[in-house]
Amino acid sequence: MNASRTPSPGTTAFIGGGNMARSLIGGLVAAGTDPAAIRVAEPDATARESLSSDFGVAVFADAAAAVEGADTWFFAVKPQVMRDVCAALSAVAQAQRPVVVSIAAGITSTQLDRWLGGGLPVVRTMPNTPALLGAGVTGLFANAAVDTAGRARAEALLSAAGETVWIEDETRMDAVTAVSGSGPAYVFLLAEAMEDAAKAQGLPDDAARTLVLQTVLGAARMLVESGEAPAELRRRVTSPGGTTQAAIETFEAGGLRTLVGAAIANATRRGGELSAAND
Ligand SMILES: NC(=O)C1=CN([C@@H]2O[C@H](COP(=O)(O)OP(=O)(O)OC[C@H]3O[C@@H](n4cnc5c(N)ncnc54)[C@H](OP(=O)(O)O)[C@@H]3O)[C@@H](O)[C@H]2O)C=CC1
Ligand SMILES: O=C(O)[C@@H]1CCC=N1
Repeated sequence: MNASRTPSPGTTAFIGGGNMARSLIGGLVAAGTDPAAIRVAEPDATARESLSSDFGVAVFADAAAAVEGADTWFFAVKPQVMRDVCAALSAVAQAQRPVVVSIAAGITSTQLDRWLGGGLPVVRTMPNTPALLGAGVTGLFANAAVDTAGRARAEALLSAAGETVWIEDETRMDAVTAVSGSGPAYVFLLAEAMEDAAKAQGLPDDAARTLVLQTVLGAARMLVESGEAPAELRRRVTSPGGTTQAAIETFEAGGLRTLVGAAIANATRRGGELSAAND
């Protein structure tokens, strides 16, 4: 445990130091946040050691020790353990009145507030793994107890991971999770399928990998940098009667749009189930 620093206002305690917390902490420190203002509770000793040595943050095995004096509590544990983790901290939460931020899929601001004893400002957020590169996007919802300073605090924490989008209706946070939280995996799945197809067409493994990766990167950059709609960019690749048209017709005939819609609807539904199952 590294408890040598004295917490002060502006200190954030991360509860859970796993994959997402690590990405977000790395982004914050890279963006100039003083590591002394970050405290992390993480049960795994190896993960604690690497957070401490890589980023210089204070690490703790015990969440109650990590939150001491921190005015923002950032919950980055799995939805399945959130209730117990919050319950163990509720007395301190009521005494300390932190701004609560969560990245857990499905878990609602009402549940977090209830488990922490009630009456707290809670910002429910949904980042994604490109946060690791500062290229993520996060949807944020603030409950009625969050003031302007609390919103700014949450936004500052998440903006180190990339773009931020405020969502006014919390019932839409499961859709945010389904679109952008899980979304990187859909792009990775497409890349996997394209790489397999490239090899099936006789391309060597390394050529298949490079062709797919650079195609995904180039297409993503065009989407972001050109200012054009996806449909227009697609139209420009698709010569009438050409190769792209043959592929697109195959995707459409196979019901790609319906399949994507069903996948995102299922992910959205699962968010609601995570909330109910862990209440
Ligand atoms: N992965 C993703 O793409 C995204 C994930 N999320 C959300 O982020 C959250 C974390 O996910 P992710 O980082 O992938 O998961 P991880 O399992 O990598 O991280 C969670 C960490 O919390 C630790 N932990 C468990 N119990 C406690 C406790 N009582 N006190 C402190 N730490 C504890 C776990 O330790 P141990 O393993 O030893 O139990 C683990 O290291 C989830 O709620 C998920 O829904 C949100 C957006 C995207
Ligand atoms: O799959 C999950 O449940 C988490 C939330 C979004 C991305 N990963």
